[in-house]
Amino acid sequence: MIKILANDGIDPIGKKMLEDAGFFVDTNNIPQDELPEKLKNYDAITVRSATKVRKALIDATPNLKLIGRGGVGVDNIDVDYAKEKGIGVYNTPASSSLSVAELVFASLFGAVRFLPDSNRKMPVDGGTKFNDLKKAYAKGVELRGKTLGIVGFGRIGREVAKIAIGVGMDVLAYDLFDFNPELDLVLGGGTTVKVAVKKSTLDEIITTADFITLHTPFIDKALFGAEELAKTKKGVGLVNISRGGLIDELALVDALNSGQVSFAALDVFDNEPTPRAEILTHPKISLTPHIGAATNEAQERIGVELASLIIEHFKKA
Ligand SMILES: O=C(O)[C@H](O)COP(=O)(O)O
Repeated sequence: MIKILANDGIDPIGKKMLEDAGFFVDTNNIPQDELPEKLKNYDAITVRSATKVRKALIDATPNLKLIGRGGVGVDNIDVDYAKEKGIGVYNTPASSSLSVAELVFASLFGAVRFLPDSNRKMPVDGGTKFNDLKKAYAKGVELRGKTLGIVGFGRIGREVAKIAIGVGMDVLAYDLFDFNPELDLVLGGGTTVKVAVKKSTLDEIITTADFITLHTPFIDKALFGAEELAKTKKGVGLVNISRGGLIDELALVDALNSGQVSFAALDVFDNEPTPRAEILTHPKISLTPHIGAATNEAQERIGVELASLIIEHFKKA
């Protein structure tokens, strides 16, 4: 029987699909340092972003035939090395786009209405000071009519754009690769309308957008360092729900302190799972712990897609 270790878990529907197809699925989480020994007993491993499947682990587990990533980013896996060794590597790039895009807007709406501040301060300063707090927080802004710059216009960037257009924002989009600026916006009742974003340069987004959201992988350096942050429109709001490292965290803290950047909403960090204290405690940063894909719907789609890929792989083998 083929044994699969779902080390970062798998949705119950995906698990059942695998079991119905005759696989044994173990959802116990084995600590990273025990994997070189214990993974030897399995034919396949599935991971999210927590478990790392690096060269040393691959070398220690010669029986491994498949690595499944339930999600988009494969930066926690030595993909080329695994493939060289004949191991199948699969991810589920489309399943979580909408959930990530919705978290962008949860973060954006929250930040422009100071929800993170309220949640931090109300339990401490509430009670009789309630009215003072209300006045201090009351100067939020609306998103309608503001310009959103989307850096990275792949599956997630496109979902973000659809919501932004629905909200009434002007959308500037940039990608390293050419792209179709047209989108199908599905309205309530199933009506679909064609909408379009404005193709822009990165510089145009940096210098003119009211809010900027990042949807690219991390390649080798921050896209937003001190130089880029200094060129942004004064008071810009930044959202990073893609990969830690895309915004230089120390430069960001400086830009927040000077008021150049009014807020940042971060779901990803340089040092996951233990971000630096300056980021965790900054009053103008809205924090979420890498939960872009953490919805029932996304995890179910991911589990089903991953199970289908695994079943297909072993059918062919
Ligand atoms: O690359 C991804 O799919 C996201 O970062 C989600 O990561 P997660 O599976 O750990 O939630």
